[in-house]
Amino acid sequence: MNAPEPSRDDLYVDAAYDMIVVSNRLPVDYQAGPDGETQWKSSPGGLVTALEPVMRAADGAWIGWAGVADREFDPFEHDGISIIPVPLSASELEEYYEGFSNDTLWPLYHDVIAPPSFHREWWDAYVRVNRRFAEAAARAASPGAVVWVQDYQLQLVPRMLRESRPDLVIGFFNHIPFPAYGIYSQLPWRRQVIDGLLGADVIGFQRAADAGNFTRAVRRLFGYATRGSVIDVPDATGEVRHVVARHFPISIDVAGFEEMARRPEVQARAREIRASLGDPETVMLGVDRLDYTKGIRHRLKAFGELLRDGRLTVEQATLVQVASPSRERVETYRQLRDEIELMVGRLNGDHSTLGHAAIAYLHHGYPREEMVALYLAADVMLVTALRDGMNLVAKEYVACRFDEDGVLLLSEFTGASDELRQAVLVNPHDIEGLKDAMVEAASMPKRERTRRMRALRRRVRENDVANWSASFLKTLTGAGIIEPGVPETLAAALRRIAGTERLLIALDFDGTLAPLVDRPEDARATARARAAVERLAASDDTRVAIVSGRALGSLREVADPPRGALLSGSHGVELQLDGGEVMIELRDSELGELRRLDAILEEVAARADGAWVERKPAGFALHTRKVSQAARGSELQREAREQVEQELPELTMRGGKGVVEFSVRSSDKGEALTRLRQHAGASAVVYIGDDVTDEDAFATLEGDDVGVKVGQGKSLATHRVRSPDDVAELLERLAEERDTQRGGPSRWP
Ligand SMILES: O=P(O)(O)OC[C@H]1O[C@H](O[C@H]2O[C@H](CO)[C@@H](O)[C@H](O)[C@H]2O)[C@H](O)[C@@H](O)[C@@H]1O
Ligand SMILES: O=c1ccn([C@@H]2O[C@H](COP(=O)(O)OP(=O)(O)O)[C@@H](O)[C@H]2O)c(=O)[nH]1
Repeated sequence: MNAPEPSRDDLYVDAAYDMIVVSNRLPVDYQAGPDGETQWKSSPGGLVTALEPVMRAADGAWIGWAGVADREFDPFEHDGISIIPVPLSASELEEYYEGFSNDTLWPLYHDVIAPPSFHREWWDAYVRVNRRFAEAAARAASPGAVVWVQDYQLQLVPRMLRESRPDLVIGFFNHIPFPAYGIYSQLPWRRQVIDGLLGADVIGFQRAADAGNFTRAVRRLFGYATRGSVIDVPDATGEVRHVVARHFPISIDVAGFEEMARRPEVQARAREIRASLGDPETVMLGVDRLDYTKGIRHRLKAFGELLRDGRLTVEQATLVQVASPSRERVETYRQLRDEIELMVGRLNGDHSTLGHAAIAYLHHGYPREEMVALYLAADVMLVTALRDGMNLVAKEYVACRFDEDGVLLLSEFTGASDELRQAVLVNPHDIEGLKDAMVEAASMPKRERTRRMRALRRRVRENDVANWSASFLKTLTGAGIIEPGVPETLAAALRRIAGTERLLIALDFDGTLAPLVDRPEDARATARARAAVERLAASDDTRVAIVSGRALGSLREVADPPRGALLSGSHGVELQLDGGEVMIELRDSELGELRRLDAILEEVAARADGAWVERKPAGFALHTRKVSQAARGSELQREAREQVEQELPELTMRGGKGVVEFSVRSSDKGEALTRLRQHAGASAVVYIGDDVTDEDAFATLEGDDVGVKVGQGKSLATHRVRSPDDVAELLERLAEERDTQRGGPSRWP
């Protein structure tokens, strides 16, 4: 279960991540080695199982707690994922995690199977820790980044983040049920929690019923209007934000589980497990964290009665129960362990023989391979949860059974039962019904087993974890996970546009041709991008334009544009066209405004090291990218905005990545692109950009034009790539295609 030692990542920088997941748990937990050295082991639970493959594909950062109190860790890289640990003190562990999360919210949200405890100090710790997670995310997120907050431990984070970083796209996913209002309303902080969640743009739940319970609670407590899955949330100024609350059932890496199940060594291990159990006719299996929501006692009771009544014998059936350790310092969990172990001891004492144990009870956490071998060894999988957000074990069992055999017995009170309708569905509270279902499962004919398993496998394959995250992120950003390289739909669009009569390729510079850097004067296009731009500029009937927020002079210096390239600086205020430079003339009143603006921004910049003012012909920009704390940088931007709005209300304001800019003459990249299109007489345009200011340009695209957004964040562009490297590949392909399709002499005027 030990994960490889992670390597320290000295490359961590603030405001660098376009995609961030925030969850209480990280994928790895700290463990002290025998000599006190740091070791890491995989974390327990389904949240990590589901998010790990998503994060490996997403090239983002994962913010969470390393599973131990009073220890601070630097950010590091683990198995291809950037990890940013958030520390918890021993008292926070007790009050925020064991207390409010696992002894207040957990039992309340699981239909009060155990009584929830309400303590004001626990709530205070919950607020404090949520703030710490929000600050870590605000610090790591790049402008316009997507931050995806996970689960009930962090319900206040969306609102806190929205307040400190209104530029972010914020999602929230609740992995556990959301209870009916009659239960939820017991929570003394019921309004604060819902308000916290409503800071998100999209709130995801496991089941449609959970989303329904949430929207009803919003109506009851706040009276906000709701239409289907959309909630109208007014802000302080009365403006309405549309928040989406709907279900996105979580899943697993289906192909990964099946691939593991097909390995000969895993199958050999499955045979070994059966042999070690005395090769009974039927192996029944339960795999759960040792949690009162999982219905382990009900399962043991039913199995014990079947043995007692002689409907099953130990020669016929063995129950393997994995009960992996969980939340062991919470009293309810300790009691549960005692009760379960007492039951197991009694049942084994009453029914086991020397050759056959009634129950093989394993209080351990097992690695994935062993889990898969257990699934293959089990004829009947018992999932009898009294309430469970989803229950990934049920899906894993189905994914592993490529032999189309095995029976899944599944509680109606799991999220999984909404999808896995071909399982033997049970109400675990009904012990007689449960016993009948266990017997039915153990004696089900092969044809019926295969019929059901085939249908279950089809269903699980239809919605794997990639599908889950893609559909959530698509709802959140309109984009989803961006494939590396040039996605096929984009490649097809490039092939189409390459045939156009006169092609204009308009490119943003920073973050598009050139990777973002701290000092703007250090930015340079990647060598590949530079070469591809040069080739395109030399292609027949093809013009290249570079469209930037930089002043024209600065753009010329860093971009080193090829001969004949058109340029747009200062968001279109300055243009370099074929006839020469075109620049606006400022009026006296505008020059006066510029002087006042200069004074305001200089004064704000002087408040923090690393902040500085960039001067352009018709406006100035305050840069905060180098300010050591992202939150402080955002605060400076807010202060500048407020003062300028108050003193110079006529000025145009626009935000970018670590920058806020004010101009006395309004113009944007959309106007610049329209002007360039006319100037070039282009029959179609490719526009590529990464920043919010590029959205004005995307908004002017039409017909066969192609818009490509670089990175995450809301966008009007139809296509996306991940990074400047992928932009370079895109441009190379376009040049190739253009030359193939438009060989022959230039027809450009
Ligand atoms: O982090 P722990 O306190 O040790 O608990 C482990 C995780 O348990 C819960 O898992 C839930 O997420 C699964 C995936 O969505 C779902 O199938 C299951 O029904 C849920 O109970 C908890 O929600 C996570 O936050 C914990 O990390
Ligand atoms: O010994 C164990 C027990 C469980 N699991 C994994 O823990 C997850 C449990 O997720 P589930 O959704 O069933 O319940 P949760 O524990 O999250 O409530 C599944 O991926 C299991 O394969 C594991 O790796 N080893």
